[in-house]
Amino acid sequence: MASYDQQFKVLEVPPIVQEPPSQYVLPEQDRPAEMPEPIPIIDLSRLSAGSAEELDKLRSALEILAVGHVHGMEPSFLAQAMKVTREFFNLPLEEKHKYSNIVDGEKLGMDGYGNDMVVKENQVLDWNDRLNLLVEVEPESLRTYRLWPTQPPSFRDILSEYTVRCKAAANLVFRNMAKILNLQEEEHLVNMIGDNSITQAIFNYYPQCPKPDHVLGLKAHTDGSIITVNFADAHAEGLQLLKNGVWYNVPIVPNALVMNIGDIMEILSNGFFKSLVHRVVTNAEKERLSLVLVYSLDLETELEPVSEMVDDKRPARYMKIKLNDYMEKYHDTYATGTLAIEGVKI
Ligand SMILES: O=C(O)CCC(=O)C(=O)O
Ligand SMILES: [Fe+2]
Repeated sequence: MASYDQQFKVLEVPPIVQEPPSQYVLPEQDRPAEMPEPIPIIDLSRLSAGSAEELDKLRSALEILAVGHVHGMEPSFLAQAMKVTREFFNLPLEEKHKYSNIVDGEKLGMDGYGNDMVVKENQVLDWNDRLNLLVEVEPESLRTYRLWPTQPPSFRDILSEYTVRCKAAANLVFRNMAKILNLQEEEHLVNMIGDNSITQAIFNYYPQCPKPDHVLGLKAHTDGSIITVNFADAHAEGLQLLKNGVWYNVPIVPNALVMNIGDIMEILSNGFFKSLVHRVVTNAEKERLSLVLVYSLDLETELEPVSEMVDDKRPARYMKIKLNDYMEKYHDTYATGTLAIEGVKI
């Protein structure tokens, strides 16, 4: 597997922020509004049984959807996954630092605990703590188990199990998306996610913030994924999406997973599906936890719209680029708060 972690040079080791940076205040027009229409909630068991109604809902969900009744993701299992997430972040800092994402004291690896890359001296940092782990890379030995927490003791097993169960749900959605795109092969997207494709688990912790108007939990971004599956703690809202220039709160649907479209899917579908611009706001009273799985492809993939999505009437709207090169741009733009996908639009 090609590695782009060599490019993760940092100017300084990002500190775990204690005080919100003062240079950033959410502008008035940036405050969230009520969503004009709720995000579609899809019953995955009915979709799997071939329900036309659920497929229609998926068709209408161009950027984001919530999925409930996910086989294997029963409330008790989801609660276990959230429990180990919380227990990890509750560990003393010295313990968490054993899994640090800093490699050789000077660059950030893809895996591990810590903050994101800092590329500018005056960069506004996010009010969150992260643990990133590659969960699916073949051969499995490429998993960096050294950085997989052993505390709490069930952490590894639950993450492995969560990954397997979530993949089944993601594949079901990929098959139905292929149907919606009228791709000849229903397995087209599933097959693209071959042996060397990467899936990253991101554990996010957003502590309570004394000045929620002054700092974001996570700055506005799109995900560099095909889709992202987000499971958030039921008690703390905070995820927001941008639609037609307006920010909206994404409501928490208990025991459901939120799936959002990422850049890769927007490109593959030649713009039919839209990569969701989203961010997380902080909260003075409540902390937020989320467990996110980011589905990607082999970094050697030449990323471009699927040929069936391109014709004379709909020429390719994105230029061809190797995924590895795209991710390099993605990480640079992410850190500075701009969007990589804008740079590959024709
Ligand atoms: O915490 C969340 O719900 C969102 C996390 C997110 O957008 C990400 O990790 O890319
Ligand atoms: Fe995201």
